[in-house]
Amino acid sequence: MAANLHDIATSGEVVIQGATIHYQGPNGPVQVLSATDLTLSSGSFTALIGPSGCGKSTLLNAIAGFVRPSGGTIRVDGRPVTGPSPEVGVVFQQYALFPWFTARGNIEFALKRFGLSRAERREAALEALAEVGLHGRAETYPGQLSGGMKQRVALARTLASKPKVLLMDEPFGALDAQTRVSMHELLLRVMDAHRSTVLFVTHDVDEGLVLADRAHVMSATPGRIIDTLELGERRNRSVDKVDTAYIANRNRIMGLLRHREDEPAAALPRRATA
Ligand SMILES: Nc1ncnc2c1ncn2[C@@H]1O[C@H](COP(=O)(O)OP(=O)(O)OP(=O)(O)O)[C@@H](O)[C@H]1O
Repeated sequence: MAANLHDIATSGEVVIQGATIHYQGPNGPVQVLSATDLTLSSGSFTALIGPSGCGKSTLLNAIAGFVRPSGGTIRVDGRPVTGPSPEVGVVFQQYALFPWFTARGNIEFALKRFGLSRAERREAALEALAEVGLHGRAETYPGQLSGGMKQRVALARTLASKPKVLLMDEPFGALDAQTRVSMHELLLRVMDAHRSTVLFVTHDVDEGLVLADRAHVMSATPGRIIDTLELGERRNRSVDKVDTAYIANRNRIMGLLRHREDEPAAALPRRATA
């Protein structure tokens, strides 16, 4: 297999400086992202939490190279993002699996662009399926898999290329509550091994608080980051194990999401660190 696909990510720093994004509206360009500065340090797990339409996906798509900022810069390991790159993997809410390929076939197909041999693609696909607990389902078609299993295949497909940066856009939004919890546990376990830099977009405050080391809260019109919470890397990550810091952080974010533009920020609850 090509060396760059074997290496455990040791970098993957994302630096965003003054990035603004406009979309074309019926009456001209509309700003959807205010000038944004954001650094995702190597191996960190960051949640982006905010209401619908505040620009979370837009920011994620810009880091992925799908959307070009109208101003500012986005760099991954010092290199400007000019388009999609194998170093940056993306997992969406929609699994986007080909129904005519097996789980293994879907991953092998995605790996074709990396110039691997057929045997290398197969080995990488089986390894990634084992990582997400689906080794025994390699020859199963998507139509025979549950929603959670399909999303595990989609995650395996992205992990198989060993991206340095993993962008996840509401990946578990379509799953039931119980499956989401097991996906959270799986993701944290897998990320411990990969050490990729993760940006996780979610509406769900609890999901962000359980998974991330750091959470950014966004507000809309135009989208901007209005608060950052340091959550601590070495805490118990489970909604079953809430502590006072968790509750304070949750109250803080819920307050911000309810916060009207004209309310003074000083009236909001104080943040807490785990
Ligand atoms: N291709 C596009 N062209 C024009 N406007 C767009 C386009 N994509 C998104 N928008 C607009 O940009 C704003 C931000 O959308 P975006 O999808 O980034 O928000 P979001 O916070 O991810 O929302 P959600 O949580 O509902 O997915 C919205 O007002 C949306 O309507």
